[in-house]
Amino acid sequence: MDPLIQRIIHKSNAEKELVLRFEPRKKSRVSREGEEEVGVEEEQHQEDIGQSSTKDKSLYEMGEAGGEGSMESFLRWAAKLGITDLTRSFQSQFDEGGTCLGYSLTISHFPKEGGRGLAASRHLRKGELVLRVPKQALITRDGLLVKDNKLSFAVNGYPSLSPTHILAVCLLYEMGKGKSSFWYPYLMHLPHSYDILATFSEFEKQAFQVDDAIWATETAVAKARLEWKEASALMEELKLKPQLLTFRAWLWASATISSRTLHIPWDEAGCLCPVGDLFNYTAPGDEPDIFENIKDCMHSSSLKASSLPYGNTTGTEAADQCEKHCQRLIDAGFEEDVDAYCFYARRFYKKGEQVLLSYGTYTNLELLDHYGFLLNRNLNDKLFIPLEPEMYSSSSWLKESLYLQENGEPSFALLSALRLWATQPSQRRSVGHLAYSGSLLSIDNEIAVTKWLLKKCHTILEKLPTVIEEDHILLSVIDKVRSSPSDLKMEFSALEGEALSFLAACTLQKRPDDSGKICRSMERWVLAIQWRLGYKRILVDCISYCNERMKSL
Ligand SMILES: C[S@@+](CC[C@H](N)C(=O)[O-])C[C@H]1O[C@@H](n2cnc3c(N)ncnc32)[C@H](O)[C@@H]1O
Repeated sequence: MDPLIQRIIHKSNAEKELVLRFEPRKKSRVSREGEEEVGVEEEQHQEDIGQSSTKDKSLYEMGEAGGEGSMESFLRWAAKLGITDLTRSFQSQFDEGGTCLGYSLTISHFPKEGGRGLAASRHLRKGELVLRVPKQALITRDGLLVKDNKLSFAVNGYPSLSPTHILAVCLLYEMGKGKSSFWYPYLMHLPHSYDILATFSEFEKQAFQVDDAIWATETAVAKARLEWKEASALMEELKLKPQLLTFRAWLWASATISSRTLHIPWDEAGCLCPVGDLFNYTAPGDEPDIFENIKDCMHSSSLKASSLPYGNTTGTEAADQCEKHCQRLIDAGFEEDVDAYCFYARRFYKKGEQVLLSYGTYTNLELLDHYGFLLNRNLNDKLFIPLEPEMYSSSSWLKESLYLQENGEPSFALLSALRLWATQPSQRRSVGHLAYSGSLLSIDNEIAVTKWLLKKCHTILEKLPTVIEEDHILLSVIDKVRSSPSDLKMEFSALEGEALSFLAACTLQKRPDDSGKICRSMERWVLAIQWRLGYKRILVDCISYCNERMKSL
């Protein structure tokens, strides 16, 4: 058998095992067996990483995973720091010798929604406090610098480095300490690799097919390289291990910061928040009407405390919490009065459901850039179609407001700008107030605008190298290959173009540690195909919208 395929099969089996071993973690969070299972999983993971790349191996070796590295012991360590999912401030899970979760939340696995995440361990009311992480448990730039004279002395010599880059250096420096780092129990549970845009290879980048996305990827890679070079002198002065000085290590640190830090008012670099960074993402805007939210919240806060498993939150306390949260209308933030990061349920959650957090409003490309994932349906997605220069200049709308929405309809500003552009220049001034208020200017004008949009969408779609159906076929073949890697060559060879390019890229990379790389490359390839599918779907929806519009005019 081809050695390349052999290695991929090995990798794939290891991954299957990982998943199987992961399962019990959900149930055995507080059992000794669970602890052992997770310990085994860590070893398995170590082996995977060891095979996947030299850089990953090194980063992981710094972790020197051992028995005490289980998720169970991490959660006990977190409880010692005062991290808690209990609702009352004077309660401490540490005093009870327990882990920091179990009352409101539990760690679970959600294959389609972010993998490892937090599930409701009981029914949660909207607006309810579900997790509190005290300030001393937050990993901040200042906190790391204050505790290490050598680090802070060295950093002082590089005033031009931004706070975020300094935090990245501090993170790598902390990783270099291995077990002697105070944060070791947290660091060893960080992901070992990421799929943010800056990690995309040439092949993966081209798989986006669309100039905007290709350009965004090139920018992300170039920016990361530049930042790495800028920080290199400091890292060398700190005598980081050679494997921590590499670009891949830098990418790992930047991706950790980009995808996991939370906003804090005193440092623009943000903070890493143990346990709090296990919440997966949901887009804002998918929740019901704001007044409904408040009504629901007030209603749910009147639930009797006795209906809760521990019965230790009074109805008034819960109502207060909910009322406070409804006024804030955010689901997480640092709160000065309790000196802690506080997380609230953004809606009602049934026991076992994944509790999600909104990190902000992002398009799918932005999600890929910052977090390395995208949503199948993202209400905040946008498609910027190329416009004629005159379309920008004939109105005062900002460029960023001129796009197709996720449902294929033009944004308010785009429609208004197109209506003005389709008006005789001499008449634009007189109809401007109508266009800016969103009014239709005339039937002829509307037909011209709709026809232009229709043609534009068709042209863009025709210029793309593949159609939606081909992308779906490709995705299903990749899916098949993931579950049966021995078919990789056969399946991809049967397809043309892109699949063959993937095989060629794999062959180019062929080195003893390549199997992990190939699997991860396939994951990023899938992300790029999913992204371009979303892009094409918006164009197709816009065509339907235009056709309907034409019929109604
Ligand atoms: C703050 S972490 C959340 C916890 C993370 N799943 C973990 O295991 O550590 C953010 C990362 O989780 C993943 N993620 C979060 N929400 C997701 C979602 N809705 N779909 C897919 N991946 C998601 C992405 O990899 C993202 O970079």
